[in-house]
Amino acid sequence: MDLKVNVYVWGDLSPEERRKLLSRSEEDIARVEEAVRPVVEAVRTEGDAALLRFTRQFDGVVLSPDRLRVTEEEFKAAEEALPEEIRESLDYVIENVERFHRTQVPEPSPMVEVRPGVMAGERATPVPSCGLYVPRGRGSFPSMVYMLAVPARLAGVPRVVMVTPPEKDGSVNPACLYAARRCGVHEVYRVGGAQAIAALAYGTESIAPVSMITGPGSAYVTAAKRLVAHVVHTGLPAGPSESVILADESADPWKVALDLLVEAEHGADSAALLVTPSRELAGQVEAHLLSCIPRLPSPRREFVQAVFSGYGGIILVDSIEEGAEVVNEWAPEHLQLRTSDLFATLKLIRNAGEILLGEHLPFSLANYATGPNAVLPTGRKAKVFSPVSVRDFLKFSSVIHVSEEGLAELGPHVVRLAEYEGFPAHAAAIVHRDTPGSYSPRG
Ligand SMILES: NC(=O)c1ccc[n+]([C@@H]2O[C@H](COP(=O)([O-])OP(=O)(O)OC[C@H]3O[C@@H](n4cnc5c(N)ncnc54)[C@H](O)[C@@H]3O)[C@@H](O)[C@H]2O)c1
Ligand SMILES: N[C@H](CO)Cc1c[nH]c[nH+]1
Ligand SMILES: [Zn+2]
Repeated sequence: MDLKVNVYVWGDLSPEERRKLLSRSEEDIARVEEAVRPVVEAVRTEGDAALLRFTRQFDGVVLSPDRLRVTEEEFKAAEEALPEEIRESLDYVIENVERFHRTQVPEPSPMVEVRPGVMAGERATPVPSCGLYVPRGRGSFPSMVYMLAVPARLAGVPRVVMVTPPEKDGSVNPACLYAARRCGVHEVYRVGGAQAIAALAYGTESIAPVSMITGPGSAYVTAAKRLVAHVVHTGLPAGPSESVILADESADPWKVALDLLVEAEHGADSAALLVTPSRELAGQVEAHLLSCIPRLPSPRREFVQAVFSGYGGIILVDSIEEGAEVVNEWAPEHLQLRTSDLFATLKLIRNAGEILLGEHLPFSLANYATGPNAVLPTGRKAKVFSPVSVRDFLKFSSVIHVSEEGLAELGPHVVRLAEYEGFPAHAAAIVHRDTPGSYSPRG
């Protein structure tokens, strides 16, 4: 594979070249959709038998139905096996994530008087159940366990289920089990990929279906979530990781290069871009990248190499303002600003999952430890979706009380509008309210 860093001049790109740059791994996801459709369908119709068959096929692990769910003994063994320092660091970062997410728990909404006698408010209640997808393929992700479980628990979801692919020996990653238990998740199944998403959506003999699924994953997982979205709420699209750094000549090229490598190492389908008006910075960052990439161990080296000659690279723009417009169109999952006036640049940004300010904040810090959620929308969906939060696990019911006075106040307007819309029964429910037996709706 070529060791190269793509360099584009935004102003010189054709509409087709821009479209390709903007779409990044979307095309991979669309392609695998057809491959995972039969997997989803088989789990829907055959249940556990298909789930076990695909776990053998894609994860190379042979399981029996009674081995799907993680047992109490396994939780205990995982905790004992996990090095003390890892437990300590997990406890520390989980507390940060709890501190931040606690601020998202909504206060009870007060009833407001909309008109005399008409009181209205909102009541938040948790979703009945949720399935958390924790990836395990090109890395293990205990960090994703707490990023998903902390907000689910703070929202008060009664049934929280976690699914994650098994290790080659059939066990579940011990740090994931430790984090799950630490965050109050006890129902864990060792299944992953499209088959796990289908099991959560349709249910199998061993796994009861859930009302919503959330969590990041590979193209297979993202495609499967699309296929079951008519059955179960699938939350934000959190596919292959992607990052952009918007920088001017004040940025330190070494730190920019280090930070570009962060999200690029997730996989060949990731994207990492520097957007800058500075030719000098671009050249220096390119040189640092070319010297660092060969020094990464395999398979990260191959992933990063594929990213910088694939969906990633450097985009040269005329100004920070033009760069901000490119960022807003690209709508990155992770964005870093590295300009001389961070807060002025911040004002230009509208679409990004997270916006990291300044040179002391590599993407990795926010991936694990700053408090805000690291499960973020990808594939340009930061235009319309937000990071995972407590709000994802809640829904709001309107609560309304109307007195006799309120009915008299609103009634005439509603009768007029209902008759205008052609709904006589709607109008009659008001007009004939106090005259039992009389019913002569006007058509
Ligand atoms: N957007 C976010 O917030 C966010 C957060 C963390 C991670 N991520 C991304 O999540 C992804 C995690 O991917 P991963 O691969 O490590 O784990 P994964 O669990 O998503 O995928 C691995 C599973 O895919 C299935 N699979 C593998 N090959 C298959 C095939 N040929 N056909 C059908 N199914 C197959 C297997 O069942 C396997 O268990 C990465 O792309 C990472 O960048 C995103
Ligand atoms: N970068 C990922 C979100 O795109 C989060 C993560 C966890 N561990 C490493 N990275
Ligand atoms: Zn990451």
